[in-house]
Amino acid sequence: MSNLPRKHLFDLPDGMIYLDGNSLGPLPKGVSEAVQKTVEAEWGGQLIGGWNACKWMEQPSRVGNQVGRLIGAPAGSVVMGDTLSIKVFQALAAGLQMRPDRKAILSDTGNFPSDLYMAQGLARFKDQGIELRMVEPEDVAGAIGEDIAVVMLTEVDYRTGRRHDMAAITKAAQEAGAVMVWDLAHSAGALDVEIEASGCEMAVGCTYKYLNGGPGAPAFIYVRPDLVETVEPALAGWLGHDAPFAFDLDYRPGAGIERMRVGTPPVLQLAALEEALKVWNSVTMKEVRAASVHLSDLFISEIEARCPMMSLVSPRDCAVRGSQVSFAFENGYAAMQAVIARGVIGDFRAPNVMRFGFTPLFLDDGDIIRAAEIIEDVMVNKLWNTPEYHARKAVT
Ligand SMILES: Cc1ncc(COP(=O)(O)O)c(C=O)c1O
Ligand SMILES: Nc1c(O)cccc1C(=O)C[C@H](N)C(=O)O
Repeated sequence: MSNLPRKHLFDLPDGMIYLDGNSLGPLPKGVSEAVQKTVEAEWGGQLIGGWNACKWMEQPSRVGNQVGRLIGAPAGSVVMGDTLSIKVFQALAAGLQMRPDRKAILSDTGNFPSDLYMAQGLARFKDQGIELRMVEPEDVAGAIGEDIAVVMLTEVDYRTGRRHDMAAITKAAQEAGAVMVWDLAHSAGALDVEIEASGCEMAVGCTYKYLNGGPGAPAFIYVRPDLVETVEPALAGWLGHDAPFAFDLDYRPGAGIERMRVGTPPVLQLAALEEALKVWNSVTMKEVRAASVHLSDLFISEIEARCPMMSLVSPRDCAVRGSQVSFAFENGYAAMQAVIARGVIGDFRAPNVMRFGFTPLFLDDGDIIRAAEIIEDVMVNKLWNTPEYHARKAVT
């Protein structure tokens, strides 16, 4: 039994077992009040003066340092802003610029579609011969040829939970002369990431999942400190300029990681995130990871013992698994709706994947056993087999 849970730090609806923190983290206590203060005292009270009096302009790097601490990045190497898709674009563009003699981006078929779409968008842009090459996740290391400019991977597969070997792939990429970009969307706040130690050139990630920043919370970007001064940002926004309020007609990149900023920071979202990050104050990522492995292993053994009709899609070996567990079931969509209706919140990913996320700050063994009992009831008694559970919702 893990002694990690800090349920008292979250506002979770009574009776709900929330196994979807890998998609949208729950509301940490204190966030509503912090946002209300930012709205009323700062925005309402200071109006335009808030940019100086409340240090809104410094939020992206201040919060970036707090996120950086959780992914093993040194102070001054992470900045917040925009959506993750935008940060992927920025990192890809910077990576291509670092290898001007190469044209190919390598990724895998398990990557989240938006990351692949960003690469495809870049490849279409002005017909410069840029190409996105996709291989199966297992084949990435062998596919890093000498023509690859950038290897861009999401460490943990959003659908299967399969985890890439960050150290080995980064090494292979760099030995082949490619730039390595990691997407940590399903890692930050879940795994004990050591991004600086990995040596990768860049990393990006979101904060609405395991970091509990709330819907629409901004993304982050890390650039290796020894390289950042060489980056000429493709998204050359005014707040990444060296002197935004000089209003120069020509772009001049800002100092260090500041250049990866684009436009106005999302002040209210950053206020929510900054408060939400306080839940990490008294834990280490190693403790979180150990508890996540324990909860995930427990869930796998409970489900396999109770529900033979569900087959494990995620790796059984925790060393190559993130913080989610996925099972395939032919009627997975309807089954997940029936499970959700009984208070266990997971989600579904086409074509047949029932996905469950393990977020040890607010889950314990009792939650896992109770969730398994409810899932067993739904599966064994085919409680999913009604028209209402087959009707598709618009999103998630
Ligand atoms: C790996 C990964 N990349 C990109 C995205 C898209 O991020 P955003 O909607 O913040 O641009 C997500 C999740 O939505 C994701 O899981
Ligand atoms: N970003 C999301 C959203 O705006 C709406 C619904 C879901 C999401 C997600 O983050 C999905 C998530 N990346 C996934 O792994 O499926």
